[in-house]
Amino acid sequence: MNTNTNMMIETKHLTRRYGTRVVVDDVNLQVKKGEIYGFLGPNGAGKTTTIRMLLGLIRPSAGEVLLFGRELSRHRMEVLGKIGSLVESPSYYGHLTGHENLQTIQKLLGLKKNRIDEVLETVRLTKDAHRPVKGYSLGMKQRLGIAAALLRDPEMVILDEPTNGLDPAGIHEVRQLILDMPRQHGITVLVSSHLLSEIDQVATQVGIINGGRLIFQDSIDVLRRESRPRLRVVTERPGAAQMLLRGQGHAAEIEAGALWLEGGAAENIGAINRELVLAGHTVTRIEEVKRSLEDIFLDLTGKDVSL
Ligand SMILES: Nc1ncnc2c1ncn2[C@@H]1O[C@H](COP(=O)(O)OP(=O)(O)OP(=O)(O)O)[C@@H](O)[C@H]1O
Repeated sequence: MNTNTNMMIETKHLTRRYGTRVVVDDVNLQVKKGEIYGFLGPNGAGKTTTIRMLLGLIRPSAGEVLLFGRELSRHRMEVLGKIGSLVESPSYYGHLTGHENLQTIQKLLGLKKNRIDEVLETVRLTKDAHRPVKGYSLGMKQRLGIAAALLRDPEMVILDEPTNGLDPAGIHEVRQLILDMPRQHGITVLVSSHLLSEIDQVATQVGIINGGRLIFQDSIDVLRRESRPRLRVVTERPGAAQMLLRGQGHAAEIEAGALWLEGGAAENIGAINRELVLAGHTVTRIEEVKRSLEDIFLDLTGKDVSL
């Protein structure tokens, strides 16, 4: 048995096929305690299928899932009891209040401790707790779903696209809740999204899945480092300028007639300009070109990068 209790989720060669189609392909996820793990991928990439396997809702075709260091297939009740989840839009009894809906779930799960008021407070629904759910906005319903996930006082929550379909205010509320989970409640979070901007704002760790394959898994900082601005230099003789700058240790590439310098070069704009001018080059333009996380995401998903 794996005794690394710091690892909340670990999958080993997790694979799911539908017929001959491989929808989740040899995925090795690693989610450590205290992280907000952003599980990112375009629609149809395999996020929900992976999450359903993590929660024991569907079986892997191959590979395995370890939760809290234990195999899900052997310790199902024990490990799933420590996880709260929100997968797909939750359904409620519309004529019952938020409070009553949570009471129903509490009974259904056989939870002894009454944490309803506490979780309603956490998701900021105390004020609306005694209104029928049919009058709730989509954002409120989603927050009620998160309250339901928190009812069993979980060590970890798994949220599948929790901001889907919400308006900006709803998105903000859910984002705040996610950020508070490790900080205030010691809960580890795995949250999926198809939007890089969503993950960028909450995650400490990122896994990117595309076409069923995990193409990136590292800290958000590593992903951001990839996004350091590049320098675009336009000169009349880019080939000669490239040779000069390469001679000085710059990784200079020519693309679409301009010279491109990587990463840290942007800090040396003045020096680079001076070197070029002193060597007789006419520099008509130097600009910093920021790469958004979207650019990097496209780079990663466009190419078949395997990590
Ligand atoms: N029960 C099923 N039978 C056949 N194919 C399926 C089944 N469930 C999912 N798929 C296919 O598996 C692929 C991955 O689906 P999945 O729902 O995991 O993606 P996703 O990343 O969660 O995307 P989305 O955000 O659109 O739900 C899709 O192409 C989907 O059509």
